[in-house]
Amino acid sequence: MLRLSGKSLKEILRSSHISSIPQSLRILLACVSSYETTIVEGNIVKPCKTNMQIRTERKVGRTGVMLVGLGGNNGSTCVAGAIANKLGLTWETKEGTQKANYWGSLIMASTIKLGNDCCGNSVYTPMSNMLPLLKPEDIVWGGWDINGCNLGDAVKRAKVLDYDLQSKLYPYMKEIKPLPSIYFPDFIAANQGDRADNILTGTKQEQMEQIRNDIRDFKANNRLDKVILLWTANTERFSAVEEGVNDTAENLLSSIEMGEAEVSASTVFAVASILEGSTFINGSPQNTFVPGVIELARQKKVFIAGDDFKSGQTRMKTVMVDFLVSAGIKPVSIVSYNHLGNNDGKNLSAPSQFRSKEISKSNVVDDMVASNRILFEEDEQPDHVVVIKYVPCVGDSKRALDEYTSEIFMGGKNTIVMHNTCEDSLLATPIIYDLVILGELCERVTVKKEGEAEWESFHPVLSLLSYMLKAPLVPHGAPVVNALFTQRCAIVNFMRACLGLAPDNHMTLEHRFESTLAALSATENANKKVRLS
Ligand SMILES: NC(=O)c1ccc[n+]([C@@H]2O[C@H](COP(=O)([O-])OP(=O)(O)OC[C@H]3O[C@@H](n4cnc5c(N)ncnc54)[C@H](O)[C@@H]3O)[C@@H](O)[C@H]2O)c1
Ligand SMILES: O=P([O-])([O-])O[C@@H]1[C@@H](O)[C@H](O)[C@@H](O)[C@H](O)[C@@H]1O
Repeated sequence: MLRLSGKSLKEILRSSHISSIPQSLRILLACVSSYETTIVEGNIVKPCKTNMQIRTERKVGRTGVMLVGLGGNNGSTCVAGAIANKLGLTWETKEGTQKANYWGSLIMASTIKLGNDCCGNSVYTPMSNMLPLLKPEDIVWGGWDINGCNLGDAVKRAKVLDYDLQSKLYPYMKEIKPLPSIYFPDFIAANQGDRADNILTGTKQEQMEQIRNDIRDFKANNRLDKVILLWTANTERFSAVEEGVNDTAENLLSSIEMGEAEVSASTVFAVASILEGSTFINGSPQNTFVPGVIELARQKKVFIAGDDFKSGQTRMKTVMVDFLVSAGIKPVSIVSYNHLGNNDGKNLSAPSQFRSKEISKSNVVDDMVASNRILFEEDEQPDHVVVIKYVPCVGDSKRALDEYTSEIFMGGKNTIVMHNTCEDSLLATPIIYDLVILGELCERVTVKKEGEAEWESFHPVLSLLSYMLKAPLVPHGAPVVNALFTQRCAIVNFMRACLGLAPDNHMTLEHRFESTLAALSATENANKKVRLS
């Protein structure tokens, strides 16, 4: 049990309340004594300290998640994983008995260093232990699909999970059926047409209203406090951003009402979600968040986040290039090839849909390259090629081959070649859990800067979720960060701040001076004497 300042987290939760907040909403108040950054103006470097408070509502509430693409490989695996963990299922495989787990989830399966014990040893706690957080097994799952296959059969069709597990899950999943969905064939590959047997009809406006009704019904029928929508449907082609069509919230709403062709299904879902006050997360690479959606989210103060789950090949890239550049090694060529055989790969075999993915996979090194002008001139980029091929035989088991060629000391060259078998849905599903868990937490956090009267929520463009995404959407004017461990540190230090703990700066000065090490060993010896006595 986590204890802070001698009190357990539970004791703090019990005791912490503020008179102006109803008792039922007792909150965990953590005073972040200061938020410190550094301002650089020309050759002047100035420390900048902002005193603020962070307030976290402790009540998680009953939460529903509605997946668009519920019957897909990711969608069906997502629900299957939550049920398997809820039931504590085990199943037989050729390697022996396997037990349900959340491995691959940053929040459910990684830890945070809290600090050191009195002898200087590092103390870690599960990230899920830091704050009151949603658990996947407590989520009410639902959603839509243009294909009407029930989830028990969808899991079989996906061929992602072991047979024995599929069989054990079938009774629990065969009754879950996707709601009919919006189908605009022009936005996804023509080869998806044979799946479309569960689709809405009517005008775009009527279909959006139906989605809004679905959200309201789902919330009421399941007695939910909140609903989050997440797009894990097929990759769409990019929408053209056109003045008067989707450049403002007003024009976009009008375009939907008029049945404007250039408004995609994912954008209609995003608008419906925002109008219902539900966070919307885009797990695919298309530009769902046209300017009109972003403006609407800001007007309604509803979170949006995207784009494109960062699951395997690209996640590794944001580690490799960060390592190379921050080590002073200059990557000059990055060649990313992969082939996969699932329905996603089938959809991506069409040029327009591949182009969406190529864009999201190609821009992930920009921040790291721009961070080092010793290695790279202002307009200099490494060669970067992305190739995706559809090979039905490999199914969901995507085979990624990457080659990183770098310039090293005194004109030398270094080449790193990597083969990475990414079980796409088994890597993406934990990321979907993380996206909804962190998105739900952010709905309960507000901050108040010193001297300001109002508590403020995060900006509606929820960039804190970038760790899970290839092409992070950020508020206008904010920098895009792709480097994986930088993104992780942001989440870790945000959680620490919610508990009033200073950011982890990794300096560990307590281990770098004779005086501090002497003090630690004195404490350790004293403790040994106590244990021996
Ligand atoms: N590792 C990964 O799996 C990974 C990583 C990053 C991004 N993605 C993206 O996630 C998405 C889903 O991947 P997947 O492997 O589950 O694909 P999938 O093809 O198995 O599932 C997509 C599902 O969406 C449904 N669908 C298509 N259009 C729809 C609409 N308008 N409304 C509702 N449902 C619709 C399809 O019928 C299908 O069941 C894809 O866009 C993919 O590019 C996947
Ligand atoms: O593994 P990753 O690069 O993060 O992401 C994957 C791509 O490599 C793959 O080409 C694509 O088919 C998947 O949908 C997913 O986008």
